[in-house]
Amino acid sequence: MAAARVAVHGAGSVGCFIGGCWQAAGIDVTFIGRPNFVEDIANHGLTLSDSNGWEAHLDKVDYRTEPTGLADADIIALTVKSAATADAAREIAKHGRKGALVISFQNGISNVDVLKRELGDRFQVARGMVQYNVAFLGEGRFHKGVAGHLYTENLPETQALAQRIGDGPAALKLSDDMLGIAWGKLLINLNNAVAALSGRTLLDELSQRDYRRVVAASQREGLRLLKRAGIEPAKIGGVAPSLLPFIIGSPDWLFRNVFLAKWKIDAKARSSMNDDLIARRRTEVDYLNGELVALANRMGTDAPINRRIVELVRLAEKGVDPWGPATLRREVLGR
Ligand SMILES: NC(=O)C1=CN([C@@H]2O[C@H](COP(=O)(O)OP(=O)(O)OC[C@H]3O[C@@H](n4cnc5c(N)ncnc54)[C@H](OP(=O)(O)O)[C@@H]3O)[C@@H](O)[C@H]2O)C=CC1
Ligand SMILES: CC(C)(CO)C(=O)C(=O)O
Repeated sequence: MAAARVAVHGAGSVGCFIGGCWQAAGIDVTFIGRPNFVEDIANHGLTLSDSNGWEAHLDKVDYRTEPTGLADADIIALTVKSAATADAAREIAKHGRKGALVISFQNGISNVDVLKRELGDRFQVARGMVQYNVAFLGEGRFHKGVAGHLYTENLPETQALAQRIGDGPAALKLSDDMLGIAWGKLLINLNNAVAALSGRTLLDELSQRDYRRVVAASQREGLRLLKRAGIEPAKIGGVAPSLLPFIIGSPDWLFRNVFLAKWKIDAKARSSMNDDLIARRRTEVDYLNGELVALANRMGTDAPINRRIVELVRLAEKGVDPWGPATLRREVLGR
Protein backbone atom coordinates (compact mmCIF):
# COMPACT_ATOMS: atom_id res chain seq x y z
CA MET A 1 0.00 0.00 0.00
CA ALA A 2 1.34 3.48 -0.94
CA ALA A 3 2.22 5.78 1.98
CA ALA A 4 -0.59 8.23 2.85
CA ARG A 5 -0.22 11.82 1.68
CA VAL A 6 -1.22 14.52 4.16
CA ALA A 7 -2.69 17.99 3.64
CA VAL A 8 -2.85 20.49 6.50
CA HIS A 9 -5.86 22.72 5.97
CA GLY A 10 -5.55 26.05 7.80
CA ALA A 11 -1.80 25.96 8.35
CA GLY A 12 -1.12 28.53 11.08
CA SER A 13 0.58 27.84 14.43
CA VAL A 14 -0.59 24.27 15.05
CA GLY A 15 -0.83 23.28 11.37
CA CYS A 16 2.68 24.46 10.45
CA PHE A 17 4.18 22.80 13.53
CA ILE A 18 2.56 19.40 13.16
CA GLY A 19 2.76 19.36 9.34
CA GLY A 20 6.40 20.48 9.51
CA CYS A 21 7.33 17.79 12.06
CA TRP A 22 5.57 15.15 9.98
CA GLN A 23 7.38 16.27 6.83
CA ALA A 24 10.66 16.17 8.78
CA ALA A 25 9.74 12.53 9.61
CA GLY A 26 9.50 11.74 5.86
CA ILE A 27 5.79 12.25 5.18
CA ASP A 28 4.55 13.98 2.02
CA VAL A 29 2.77 17.13 3.34
CA THR A 30 0.95 19.95 1.52
CA PHE A 31 0.11 23.05 3.58
CA ILE A 32 -2.93 25.18 2.77
CA GLY A 33 -3.25 28.57 4.40
CA ARG A 34 -2.85 32.30 4.09
CA PRO A 35 -0.59 34.48 1.87
CA ASN A 36 1.35 35.91 4.85
CA PHE A 37 2.68 32.42 5.63
CA VAL A 38 3.42 31.69 1.94
CA GLU A 39 5.72 34.69 1.86
CA ASP A 40 7.28 34.12 5.26
CA ILE A 41 8.01 30.44 4.57
CA ALA A 42 9.25 31.15 1.01
CA ASN A 43 11.77 33.60 2.50
CA HIS A 44 12.86 31.63 5.55
CA GLY A 45 11.80 27.98 5.12
CA LEU A 46 10.10 26.29 8.08
CA THR A 47 11.92 25.88 11.40
CA LEU A 48 10.38 23.76 14.14
CA SER A 49 11.65 23.66 17.70
CA ASP A 50 10.71 22.52 21.19
CA SER A 51 11.71 23.40 24.75
CA ASN A 52 14.10 20.42 24.95
CA GLY A 53 16.36 22.06 22.37
CA TRP A 54 15.14 19.93 19.44
CA GLU A 55 15.13 21.79 16.12
CA ALA A 56 14.45 20.89 12.48
CA HIS A 57 14.63 23.06 9.40
CA LEU A 58 12.82 22.48 6.09
CA ASP A 59 13.94 24.42 3.02
CA LYS A 60 11.37 23.00 0.62
CA VAL A 61 7.79 23.40 1.78
CA ASP A 62 4.68 23.04 -0.39
CA TYR A 63 2.63 25.89 1.14
CA ARG A 64 -0.31 27.10 -0.97
CA THR A 65 -3.33 29.33 -0.56
CA GLU A 66 -5.64 27.38 -2.87
CA PRO A 67 -7.80 24.53 -1.50
CA THR A 68 -7.21 22.64 -4.77
CA GLY A 69 -4.13 21.38 -2.89
CA LEU A 70 -6.50 19.09 -0.94
CA ALA A 71 -7.17 16.92 -3.97
CA ASP A 72 -4.28 14.45 -3.52
CA ALA A 73 -4.50 14.02 0.24
CA ASP A 74 -5.43 10.72 1.88
CA ILE A 75 -5.42 12.41 5.30
CA ILE A 76 -6.47 16.04 5.90
CA ALA A 77 -5.41 17.60 9.22
CA LEU A 78 -7.83 20.44 9.90
CA THR A 79 -6.26 23.24 11.96
CA VAL A 80 -8.42 26.32 11.36
CA LYS A 81 -9.95 28.12 14.35
CA SER A 82 -13.45 26.87 15.21
CA ALA A 83 -15.42 29.70 13.60
CA ALA A 84 -13.77 28.83 10.26
CA THR A 85 -14.67 25.12 10.34
CA ALA A 86 -17.85 25.23 8.25
CA ASP A 87 -16.17 27.17 5.40
CA ALA A 88 -13.12 24.90 5.49
CA ALA A 89 -15.39 21.83 5.44
CA ARG A 90 -17.15 23.11 2.32
CA GLU A 91 -13.74 23.48 0.66
CA ILE A 92 -12.84 19.94 1.66
CA ALA A 93 -16.19 18.69 0.31
CA LYS A 94 -15.50 20.44 -3.00
CA HIS A 95 -11.81 19.65 -3.51
CA GLY A 96 -10.98 16.67 -1.29
CA ARG A 97 -10.69 13.07 -2.45
CA LYS A 98 -13.64 10.76 -1.75
CA GLY A 99 -12.83 8.51 1.22
CA ALA A 100 -10.11 10.80 2.64
CA LEU A 101 -9.80 10.90 6.43
CA VAL A 102 -10.31 14.38 7.94
CA ILE A 103 -8.86 14.81 11.45
CA SER A 104 -9.92 17.89 13.43
CA PHE A 105 -6.93 18.98 15.56
CA GLN A 106 -9.02 21.81 16.99
CA ASN A 107 -9.99 22.69 20.52
CA GLY A 108 -13.63 22.38 21.55
CA ILE A 109 -16.28 19.74 21.06
CA SER A 110 -18.52 20.75 18.19
CA ASN A 111 -16.09 21.04 15.24
CA VAL A 112 -16.41 17.34 14.52
CA ASP A 113 -20.22 17.64 14.35
CA VAL A 114 -19.90 20.54 11.90
CA LEU A 115 -17.50 18.49 9.77
CA LYS A 116 -19.79 15.44 9.75
CA ARG A 117 -22.77 17.59 8.82
CA GLU A 118 -20.93 19.33 5.95
CA LEU A 119 -19.01 16.31 4.65
CA GLY A 120 -21.68 13.62 4.80
CA ASP A 121 -20.45 10.08 4.20
CA ARG A 122 -18.02 10.87 1.36
CA PHE A 123 -15.28 11.42 3.97
CA GLN A 124 -14.27 9.84 7.26
CA VAL A 125 -14.09 12.30 10.14
CA ALA A 126 -11.96 11.78 13.25
CA ARG A 127 -11.49 13.79 16.41
CA GLY A 128 -7.97 14.95 17.27
CA MET A 129 -6.42 16.83 20.18
CA VAL A 130 -3.29 18.95 20.57
CA GLN A 131 -2.10 18.84 24.17
CA TYR A 132 0.63 21.46 23.79
CA ASN A 133 1.03 25.07 22.84
CA VAL A 134 2.63 26.25 19.59
CA ALA A 135 3.89 29.81 19.16
CA PHE A 136 4.67 31.40 15.80
CA LEU A 137 7.90 33.34 16.39
CA GLY A 138 8.17 34.94 12.92
CA GLU A 139 10.59 34.11 10.08
CA GLY A 140 9.08 30.66 9.56
CA ARG A 141 9.72 29.55 13.17
CA PHE A 142 7.12 27.53 15.10
CA HIS A 143 7.91 26.57 18.69
CA LYS A 144 6.30 23.90 20.86
CA GLY A 145 6.21 25.54 24.28
CA VAL A 146 4.41 23.03 26.56
CA ALA A 147 5.11 19.30 26.99
CA GLY A 148 2.59 16.81 25.52
CA HIS A 149 1.41 14.91 22.48
CA LEU A 150 -1.12 14.84 19.67
CA TYR A 151 -4.05 12.45 19.96
CA THR A 152 -6.53 11.00 17.51
CA GLU A 153 -8.87 8.07 17.05
CA ASN A 154 -7.52 4.57 16.79
CA LEU A 155 -8.16 3.62 13.13
CA PRO A 156 -6.15 1.58 10.61
CA GLU A 157 -5.19 4.83 8.77
CA THR A 158 -4.08 6.59 11.96
CA GLN A 159 -2.12 3.53 13.14
CA ALA A 160 -0.10 3.64 9.90
CA LEU A 161 0.38 7.42 10.17
CA ALA A 162 1.44 7.24 13.84
CA GLN A 163 4.00 4.58 12.97
CA ARG A 164 5.51 6.70 10.21
CA ILE A 165 5.64 9.81 12.42
CA GLY A 166 7.49 7.89 15.14
CA ASP A 167 8.48 9.36 18.49
CA GLY A 168 9.36 12.95 17.48
CA PRO A 169 7.90 16.12 19.05
CA ALA A 170 4.67 15.79 16.99
CA ALA A 171 4.17 12.08 17.82
CA LEU A 172 0.59 10.89 17.36
CA LYS A 173 -1.03 8.87 20.16
CA LEU A 174 -4.17 6.83 19.48
CA SER A 175 -7.20 6.54 21.72
CA ASP A 176 -10.61 4.84 21.71
CA ASP A 177 -12.06 7.62 23.87
CA MET A 178 -11.50 10.79 21.87
CA LEU A 179 -14.79 12.34 23.03
CA GLY A 180 -13.68 11.94 26.65
CA ILE A 181 -10.29 13.40 25.72
CA ALA A 182 -11.97 16.39 24.02
CA TRP A 183 -14.01 17.14 27.16
CA GLY A 184 -10.91 16.68 29.35
CA LYS A 185 -9.04 19.15 27.13
CA LEU A 186 -11.95 21.59 27.25
CA LEU A 187 -11.62 21.71 31.05
CA ILE A 188 -7.93 22.60 30.62
CA ASN A 189 -8.80 25.12 27.89
CA LEU A 190 -10.97 27.03 30.39
CA ASN A 191 -7.64 28.64 31.23
CA ASN A 192 -7.46 30.14 27.71
CA ALA A 193 -10.07 32.82 28.43
CA VAL A 194 -8.42 33.87 31.70
CA ALA A 195 -5.01 33.94 30.04
CA ALA A 196 -6.48 36.07 27.25
CA LEU A 197 -8.21 38.43 29.71
CA SER A 198 -4.92 38.77 31.62
CA GLY A 199 -3.05 39.78 28.44
CA ARG A 200 -0.07 37.80 29.78
CA THR A 201 1.98 34.78 28.71
CA LEU A 202 0.80 31.43 30.11
CA LEU A 203 3.63 31.31 32.64
CA ASP A 204 3.00 34.83 33.86
CA GLU A 205 -0.76 34.34 34.10
CA LEU A 206 -0.51 30.95 35.82
CA SER A 207 1.93 32.39 38.35
CA GLN A 208 -0.90 34.51 39.81
CA ARG A 209 -3.20 32.64 42.19
CA ASP A 210 -6.12 35.02 41.67
CA TYR A 211 -6.21 34.19 37.96
CA ARG A 212 -5.97 30.51 38.84
CA ARG A 213 -8.86 30.85 41.31
CA VAL A 214 -11.06 32.07 38.44
CA VAL A 215 -9.97 29.15 36.24
CA ALA A 216 -10.54 26.67 39.09
CA ALA A 217 -14.06 28.02 39.68
CA SER A 218 -14.92 27.70 35.98
CA GLN A 219 -13.57 24.12 36.02
CA ARG A 220 -15.61 23.25 39.13
CA GLU A 221 -18.72 24.57 37.43
CA GLY A 222 -17.81 22.61 34.28
CA LEU A 223 -17.25 19.37 36.22
CA ARG A 224 -20.66 19.71 37.95
CA LEU A 225 -22.38 20.20 34.58
CA LEU A 226 -20.58 17.28 32.93
CA LYS A 227 -21.52 15.01 35.83
CA ARG A 228 -25.16 16.03 35.58
CA ALA A 229 -25.08 15.43 31.79
CA GLY A 230 -23.48 11.99 32.22
CA ILE A 231 -20.34 13.07 30.30
CA GLU A 232 -17.04 11.57 31.46
CA PRO A 233 -14.02 13.74 30.68
CA ALA A 234 -10.79 11.75 30.25
CA LYS A 235 -7.46 12.26 32.02
CA ILE A 236 -5.06 14.51 30.13
CA GLY A 237 -1.37 14.28 31.03
CA GLY A 238 -2.07 11.81 33.83
CA VAL A 239 -4.25 14.22 35.87
CA ALA A 240 -7.80 13.13 36.81
CA PRO A 241 -10.25 15.87 35.69
CA SER A 242 -11.78 16.03 39.18
CA LEU A 243 -8.38 17.10 40.56
CA LEU A 244 -7.88 19.98 38.11
CA PRO A 245 -9.56 22.71 40.22
CA PHE A 246 -7.52 21.68 43.28
CA ILE A 247 -4.28 21.75 41.33
CA ILE A 248 -5.02 25.02 39.55
CA GLY A 249 -6.34 26.68 42.71
CA SER A 250 -3.47 25.46 44.93
CA PRO A 251 -1.20 27.91 46.81
CA ASP A 252 1.61 29.54 44.80
CA TRP A 253 4.49 27.59 46.38
CA LEU A 254 2.85 24.23 45.62
CA PHE A 255 1.68 25.21 42.17
CA ARG A 256 5.05 26.65 41.11
CA ASN A 257 7.28 23.94 42.53
CA VAL A 258 5.19 20.89 41.73
CA PHE A 259 2.91 21.58 38.78
CA LEU A 260 4.57 24.34 36.76
CA ALA A 261 7.87 22.46 37.01
CA LYS A 262 6.21 19.31 35.58
CA TRP A 263 4.40 21.00 32.67
CA LYS A 264 7.59 22.69 31.35
CA ILE A 265 5.80 25.79 30.08
CA ASP A 266 8.11 27.89 27.94
CA ALA A 267 8.40 31.60 28.81
CA LYS A 268 7.23 32.45 25.24
CA ALA A 269 4.08 30.30 25.33
CA ARG A 270 0.74 32.13 25.01
CA SER A 271 -2.74 30.65 24.89
CA SER A 272 -4.21 30.54 21.38
CA MET A 273 -6.95 32.90 22.62
CA ASN A 274 -4.33 35.57 23.42
CA ASP A 275 -3.16 35.23 19.81
CA ASP A 276 -6.72 35.96 18.65
CA LEU A 277 -7.09 39.05 20.85
CA ILE A 278 -3.71 40.39 19.74
CA ALA A 279 -4.67 39.82 16.07
CA ARG A 280 -8.11 41.39 16.75
CA ARG A 281 -9.86 38.19 15.63
CA ARG A 282 -13.01 36.71 17.12
CA THR A 283 -11.90 34.20 19.76
CA GLU A 284 -13.00 30.58 20.32
CA VAL A 285 -14.64 31.37 23.69
CA ASP A 286 -18.08 30.27 22.41
CA TYR A 287 -16.59 26.83 21.69
CA LEU A 288 -14.93 26.47 25.12
CA ASN A 289 -16.60 28.24 28.08
CA GLY A 290 -19.59 28.85 25.78
CA GLU A 291 -19.94 25.09 25.20
CA LEU A 292 -20.57 24.69 28.96
CA VAL A 293 -23.07 27.56 28.99
CA ALA A 294 -24.94 25.89 26.11
CA LEU A 295 -24.84 22.52 27.91
CA ALA A 296 -26.27 24.15 31.05
CA ASN A 297 -29.05 25.77 29.02
CA ARG A 298 -29.93 22.45 27.38
CA MET A 299 -30.36 20.97 30.87
CA GLY A 300 -32.52 23.91 32.00
CA THR A 301 -29.87 25.34 34.30
CA ASP A 302 -27.20 28.07 34.23
CA ALA A 303 -23.40 28.32 34.25
CA PRO A 304 -22.95 31.81 35.74
CA ILE A 305 -19.15 31.74 36.03
CA ASN A 306 -18.50 30.57 32.48
CA ARG A 307 -21.28 32.85 31.18
CA ARG A 308 -19.61 35.90 32.79
CA ILE A 309 -16.22 34.87 31.37
CA VAL A 310 -17.75 34.63 27.87
CA GLU A 311 -19.17 38.15 28.31
CA LEU A 312 -15.80 39.54 29.41
CA VAL A 313 -14.00 37.95 26.46
CA ARG A 314 -16.62 39.44 24.12
CA LEU A 315 -15.75 42.87 25.60
CA ALA A 316 -12.02 42.14 25.26
CA GLU A 317 -12.58 41.35 21.57
CA LYS A 318 -13.82 44.92 21.26
CA GLY A 319 -10.57 46.21 22.76
CA VAL A 320 -11.12 46.46 26.57
CA ASP A 321 -7.83 46.60 28.56
CA PRO A 322 -6.43 43.44 30.22
CA TRP A 323 -7.64 42.58 33.74
CA GLY A 324 -5.37 42.48 36.79
CA PRO A 325 -5.53 39.29 38.91
CA ALA A 326 -7.54 40.60 41.90
CA THR A 327 -9.88 42.72 39.74
CA LEU A 328 -10.73 39.76 37.53
CA ARG A 329 -11.29 37.51 40.56
CA ARG A 330 -13.73 40.03 42.12
CA GLU A 331 -15.48 40.61 38.78
CA VAL A 332 -16.09 36.92 38.08
CA LEU A 333 -16.36 35.41 41.56
CA GLY A 334 -17.85 38.45 43.34
CA ARG A 335 -15.31 38.17 46.20
N1 LIG B 1 -2.00 27.61 19.05
C1 LIG B 1 -1.95 26.65 19.96
O1 LIG B 1 -0.99 26.59 20.70
C2 LIG B 1 -3.02 25.63 20.09
C3 LIG B 1 -4.15 25.68 19.31
N2 LIG B 1 -5.08 24.68 19.41
C4 LIG B 1 -6.28 24.70 18.55
O2 LIG B 1 -5.87 24.45 17.21
C5 LIG B 1 -6.72 25.14 16.30
C6 LIG B 1 -5.86 26.03 15.40
O3 LIG B 1 -5.25 27.01 16.21
P1 LIG B 1 -4.00 27.87 15.72
O4 LIG B 1 -3.08 27.05 14.93
O5 LIG B 1 -3.51 28.58 16.91
O6 LIG B 1 -4.75 28.89 14.74
P2 LIG B 1 -4.08 29.91 13.70
O7 LIG B 1 -5.02 31.06 13.60
O8 LIG B 1 -2.66 30.16 14.06
O9 LIG B 1 -4.07 29.09 12.33
C7 LIG B 1 -5.19 28.85 11.54
C8 LIG B 1 -4.87 29.41 10.16
O10 LIG B 1 -5.86 28.94 9.26
C9 LIG B 1 -6.21 30.00 8.38
N3 LIG B 1 -7.48 29.68 7.75
C10 LIG B 1 -8.74 29.85 8.22
N4 LIG B 1 -9.64 29.39 7.32
C11 LIG B 1 -8.91 28.92 6.26
C12 LIG B 1 -9.28 28.32 5.02
N5 LIG B 1 -10.54 28.10 4.70
N6 LIG B 1 -8.29 27.98 4.17
C13 LIG B 1 -6.99 28.20 4.50
N7 LIG B 1 -6.60 28.76 5.66
C14 LIG B 1 -7.55 29.11 6.54
C15 LIG B 1 -6.23 31.19 9.31
O11 LIG B 1 -6.24 32.39 8.59
P3 LIG B 1 -7.12 33.65 9.13
O12 LIG B 1 -6.49 34.08 10.41
O13 LIG B 1 -7.02 34.61 7.99
O14 LIG B 1 -8.51 33.12 9.36
C16 LIG B 1 -4.94 30.95 10.10
O15 LIG B 1 -3.81 31.43 9.40
C17 LIG B 1 -7.71 25.92 17.17
O16 LIG B 1 -8.91 25.21 17.33
C18 LIG B 1 -6.99 26.04 18.51
O17 LIG B 1 -7.86 26.16 19.60
C19 LIG B 1 -4.93 23.61 20.24
C20 LIG B 1 -3.84 23.53 21.04
C21 LIG B 1 -2.80 24.54 21.05
C1 LIG C 1 -2.15 23.97 24.93
C2 LIG C 1 -3.09 25.05 25.38
C3 LIG C 1 -3.85 24.55 26.58
C4 LIG C 1 -2.27 26.17 25.81
O1 LIG C 1 -3.03 27.18 26.34
C5 LIG C 1 -4.08 25.33 24.28
O2 LIG C 1 -4.82 24.46 23.95
C6 LIG C 1 -4.27 26.63 23.60
O3 LIG C 1 -3.46 27.54 23.70
O4 LIG C 1 -5.31 26.73 22.92
